[in-house]
Amino acid sequence: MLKIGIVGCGAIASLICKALETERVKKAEVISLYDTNYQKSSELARKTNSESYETLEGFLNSNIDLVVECASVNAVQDVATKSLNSDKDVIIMSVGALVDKELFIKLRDLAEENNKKVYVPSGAIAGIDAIKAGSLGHIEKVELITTKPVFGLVNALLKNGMTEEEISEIQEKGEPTVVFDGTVFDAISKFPQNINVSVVLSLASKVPANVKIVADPTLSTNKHEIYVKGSIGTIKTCVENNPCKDNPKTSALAAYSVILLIKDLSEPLRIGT
Ligand SMILES: NC(=O)C1=CN([C@@H]2O[C@H](COP(=O)(O)OP(=O)(O)OC[C@H]3O[C@@H](n4cnc5c(N)ncnc54)[C@H](O)[C@@H]3O)[C@@H](O)[C@H]2O)C=CC1
Ligand SMILES: O=C([O-])CC(=O)C(=O)O
Repeated sequence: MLKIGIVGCGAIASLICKALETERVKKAEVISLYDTNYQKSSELARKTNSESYETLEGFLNSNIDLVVECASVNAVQDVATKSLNSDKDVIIMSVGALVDKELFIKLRDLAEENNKKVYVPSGAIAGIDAIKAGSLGHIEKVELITTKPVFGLVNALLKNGMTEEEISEIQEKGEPTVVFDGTVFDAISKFPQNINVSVVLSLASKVPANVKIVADPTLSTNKHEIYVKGSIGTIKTCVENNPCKDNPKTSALAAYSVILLIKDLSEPLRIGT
């Protein structure tokens, strides 16, 4: 049995816990939980057959094989470094942190030294298997257009200096409005809870993506359109994801993606790249 510990007990963690309690994933179980908000980890522990810890150190001393980070971009450095140094493999969901090349290299080298693995799931987008394989050739262009309902973007827009009046105008206009157009580096620093997928895409293609973020008052899904052009030809994908109930910024597919990775890691047969 693969023993899992989760850091960050929000929307994704709840779906992982639910799935691992069913027959769909038979060879992995969640046994340990940690959240900076102890109430959240305790509540999830109560609903599941697991234990919550008040400190990251206590959590890492528990009998887990694999840490799943689903907390925040800011949590990744500490959680991943300490997990690898505690002889645990780690799955990173807040992939935006890996846009920092120094951190990326540090974690890769640490995993190698400790004979451990760092996993980055495909998350809320489609086509990563093909893009990864295509990156063995030459890739010249990588684009992502992410369109989300306004309510999923509102916190980031306010933090980025948009006023409440300007956000209301987008709502009232009732039309899609481009709220960001730029590099993956700027995108993840301005929208750390919305655009981790742009960093997954950039890491898989080995080319920094151009990113457009659109706020659409008429939309109820999180839509991600990808365009990749290279020596293998062209890859275009589009997903219209239903959001998680507990956090509308996050798509259910992101949680399913990590659940499937856990299943693959715990079972003898794996399908797909
Ligand atoms: N790679 C991908 O495709 C996707 C990645 N994400 C990212 O995955 C992460 C989790 O997403 P959700 O479950 O929707 O978030 P959420 O907001 O529902 O839950 C996050 C939880 O982490 C806790 N937390 C925050 N910082 C922490 C820290 N330093 N240590 C321990 N706990 C901490 C919070 O208290 C909260 O309970 C987020 O960073 C999100 O942006 C989300 C969707 C797609
Ligand atoms: O779940 C999604 O649709 C994408 C997302 O929030 C992220 O990449 O951070």
